[in-house]
Amino acid sequence: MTQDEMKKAAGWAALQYVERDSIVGVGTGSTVNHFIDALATIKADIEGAVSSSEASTAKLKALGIPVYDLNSVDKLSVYVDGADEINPHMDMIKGGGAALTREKIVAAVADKFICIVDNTKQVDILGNFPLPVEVIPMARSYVARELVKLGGDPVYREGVVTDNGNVILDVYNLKIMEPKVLEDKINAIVGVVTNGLFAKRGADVLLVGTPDGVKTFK
Ligand SMILES: O=C(CO)[C@H](O)[C@H](O)COP(=O)(O)O
Repeated sequence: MTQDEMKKAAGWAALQYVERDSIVGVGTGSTVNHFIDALATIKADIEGAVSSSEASTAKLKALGIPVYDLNSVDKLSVYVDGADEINPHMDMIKGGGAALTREKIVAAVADKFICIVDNTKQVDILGNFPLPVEVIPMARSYVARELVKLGGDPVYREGVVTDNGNVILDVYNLKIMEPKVLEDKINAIVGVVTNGLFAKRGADVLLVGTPDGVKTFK
């Protein structure tokens, strides 16, 4: 079974958590793209979606799913998104696709975070995947120096501008033993918009595509 087939299986499995007549929170990435394909098959039964990126918005609209502005929505029962790494406590690293800030905002509104991954994303300790940090452009060098003080090796993601007009620093060589503590510390650096640790708001349900089928963790 290929990695993409495992992503697809996880994406389609998330459909069972979508409530009838609801507005669905939709994340970003190749696994979520499979979920959007699945969602399109029940579009007559849902009201629409709130999206975490311009890329997902374009795909949702192309498939005929109405996309709402988050400010016009006061309740999302579920948010479905992928992850770059997830540990047994359901803490995640996200932002490989540079959509971390909008993802964190939509996730904050949702009652339940449904994380969909293939089995390569499961880890014991977060940090092998470089931690993305979204930064206001003029603060880039200052924030990089502060991240070095926290023990990381930040690398500017050249050529990438986020949907919010900011830049990304990918922080290498962090062994993240206390994800909530580090999430707070990095967010407290002036010039940081947010970082890709989703620990204070982790996943509620994890669907993992494996060669033996989709495994569910709660
Ligand atoms: O956080 C993300 C985008 O910012 C994605 O959820 C994460 O990068 C996983 O992507 P994929 O499903 O393509 O492996």
